[in-house]
Amino acid sequence: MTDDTWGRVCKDLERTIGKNNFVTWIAPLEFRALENGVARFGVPTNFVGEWVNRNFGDKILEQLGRNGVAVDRLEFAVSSVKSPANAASRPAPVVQADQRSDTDLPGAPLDARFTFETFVTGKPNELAHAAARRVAEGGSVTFNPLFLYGGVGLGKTHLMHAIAWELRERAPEKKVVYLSAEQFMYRFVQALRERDMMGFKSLFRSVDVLMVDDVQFIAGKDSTQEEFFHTFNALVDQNKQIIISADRAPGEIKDLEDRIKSRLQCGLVVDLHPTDYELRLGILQQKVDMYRQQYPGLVIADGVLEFLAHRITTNVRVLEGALTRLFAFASLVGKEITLDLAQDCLADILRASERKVTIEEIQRKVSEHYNMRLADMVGPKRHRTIARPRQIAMWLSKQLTQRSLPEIGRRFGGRDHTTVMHAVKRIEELRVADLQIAEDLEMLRRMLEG
Ligand SMILES: Nc1ncnc2c1ncn2[C@@H]1O[C@H](COP(=O)(O)OP(=O)(O)OP(=O)(O)O)[C@@H](O)[C@H]1O
Repeated sequence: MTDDTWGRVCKDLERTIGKNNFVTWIAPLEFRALENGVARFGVPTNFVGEWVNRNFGDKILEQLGRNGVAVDRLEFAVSSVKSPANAASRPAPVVQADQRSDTDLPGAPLDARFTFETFVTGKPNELAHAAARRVAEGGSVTFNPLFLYGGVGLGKTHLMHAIAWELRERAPEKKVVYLSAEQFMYRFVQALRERDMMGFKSLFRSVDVLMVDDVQFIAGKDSTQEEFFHTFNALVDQNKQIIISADRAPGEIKDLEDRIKSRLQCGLVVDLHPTDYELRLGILQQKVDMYRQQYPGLVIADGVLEFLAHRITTNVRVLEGALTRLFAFASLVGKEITLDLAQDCLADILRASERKVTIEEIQRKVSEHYNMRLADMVGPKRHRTIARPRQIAMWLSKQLTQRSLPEIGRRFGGRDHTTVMHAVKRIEELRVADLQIAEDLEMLRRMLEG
């Protein structure tokens, strides 16, 4: 079997088991070889291999067969090739994503889990959430389009689906269409191929609310952009609501025509900021409540969620994936979820999420915080207002990096390791004796660890 064939099998699998399951479980597989009817795959952990075999083995065999590859058995062995973060990047759905899917509209099915009830708000996303709520009320169109943007896995799709669900409840007569920009393009190309542009135009121009996810996808695709532009204008002219998402602000999408950029900026542009600790913890708590319905009786020890919220800062999808794996694992082995179990079971994700703080970053943050020149961090001045922050920076370097004392000394203007040792000891003492310093240290540490 070639990589291309496996690629096709993957596409089919994604369609049959849903994107979330696909990204969490199938994407981390590395196809290695097909010998004597046995297809061999590399997996990031044994657990992933077992889970895939148990839950998706039949589906994989079936899709291999459909693609003309005769396989009797699958075999999984641990490899370190694929990015471990992928292994947990999408959670298995609690409710099958397509359960409430809609076929009479030209859009994509909505994920039943992505509602306002399940969307946790905090400082980083409160504006986007409020705007989405407003649009979902379905009243008169006040801003058009609503443009949501933010990094990977921060909840853009979730919010769009939530708007769609809400609108269907509040205004079932409205034709609400949600689809990705890729699907928009696919439909456009299909209409061209089938010479049915009239049908395409009338279909898209008859909707009341159009949502297009990941619009950056059409950048550089000229005729799709052109058609999108016309669809967009036609709907705005009819005062129909448009909601768009992208991974960056309209003005920053490369290879997107200027007239489209300026159209996209006409309404309300709001961004979802990276999550903070509190939001991550809130999301975890909410997910735990949901998982409890699926795995009743599972016990999660104090401190586990705080630990995850602290350590997994990449994005919500990875956070959810970690929790899914943890629950699945604990339910399989029938154990309480303790900190040790979490550390073991999620070792690869934790490693991948580790933020590598550098000494330069520490020096920069500390000098900003104490309002001193960065150059003084490595300079000779010994006045207390400079020496103390320098000691703090040394202490943080010791705590947050793997650097040795001599190495830290070198990076602080070629100081001796005994100077660093003294600084670390002094700051340890002050941390207990001086509340202000203790607070500063905690805040700096948090900022540096993200
Ligand atoms: N505030 C939140 N509350 C609850 N769940 C959230 C929140 N933000 C994100 N999630 C969850 O994180 C996962 C990723 O979110 P989503 O797919 O909406 O991200 P996205 O911003 O569209 O990412 P991408 O750019 O990759 O398309 C989803 O399972 C979603 O439910």
